[in-house]
Amino acid sequence: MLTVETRQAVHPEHAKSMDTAALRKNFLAQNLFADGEIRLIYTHYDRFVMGGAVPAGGSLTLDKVDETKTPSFLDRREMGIVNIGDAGTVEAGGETYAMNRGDVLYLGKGTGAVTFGGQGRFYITSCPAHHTYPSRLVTLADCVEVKMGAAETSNKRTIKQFIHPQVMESCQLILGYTSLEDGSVWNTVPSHIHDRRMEAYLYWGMDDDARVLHLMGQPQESRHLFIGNEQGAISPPWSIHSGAGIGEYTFIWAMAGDNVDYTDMEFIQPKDMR
Ligand SMILES: O=C(O)C(=O)C[C@H](O)C(=O)CO
Ligand SMILES: [Zn+2]
Repeated sequence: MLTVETRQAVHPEHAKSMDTAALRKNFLAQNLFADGEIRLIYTHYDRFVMGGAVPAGGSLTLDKVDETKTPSFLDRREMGIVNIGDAGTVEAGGETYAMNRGDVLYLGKGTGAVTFGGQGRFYITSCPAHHTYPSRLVTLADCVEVKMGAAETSNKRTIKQFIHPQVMESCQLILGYTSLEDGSVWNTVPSHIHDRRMEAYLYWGMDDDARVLHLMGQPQESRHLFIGNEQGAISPPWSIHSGAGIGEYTFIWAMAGDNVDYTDMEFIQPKDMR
């Protein structure tokens, strides 16, 4: 079963006036993972799509998605998949990729139908693509690790870059995940924005009762979302995206837009935030 929800783009002046329910309706991604289902959110931020596929021991195929009006979803798109569950498989383009927890699969434009199998919980990201780059399974051994932050500022963390120019080529999609050292709680501090690219976060590896206090909004008009395990935040180009965990967490970040330069960010120091 496939379900697709559309999220419209929101003007920052409109976002300022939103109450908690409206912020959650527009920017929180919930219920992406359900046994036997593929659930997608089609955003109008760079036409970025995020979602989940949980084959639960069976198999699920993603092919035609009405929203794109193309015979197959990947006809004019590329895709990044992260397995956040147990061992599973992805069959695509005549290949079968075995994916363990934490592995990332890049599928190039024109790959065709994608079939998910096994006990994986597959986080799906996708954006429009202008060129076909080769599909590639990127394991933990292949990613580039960047250490950031410090224990004194409670933000010591490792950024693992998978779909990233230092590892492989893609059109627009950049993707990886970040984990915190013991005792550090803050991600993405100091906060930043990048008007050239939208971004989506998926928080995972959390206890059921844990929450991340996710900060969003323009730097001088910050708002927050309380986010649980396997839930995401959609970050418009004008928004910061930082968070502090009440409990352990990891998060997948994925971006699409005008460039694939991970370091292209404008930082906002905490003293300048409102
Ligand atoms: O902890 C961090 O800092 C991040 O992981 C930042 C994200 O990767 C990001 O926002 C990239 O633009
Ligand atoms: Zn960012």
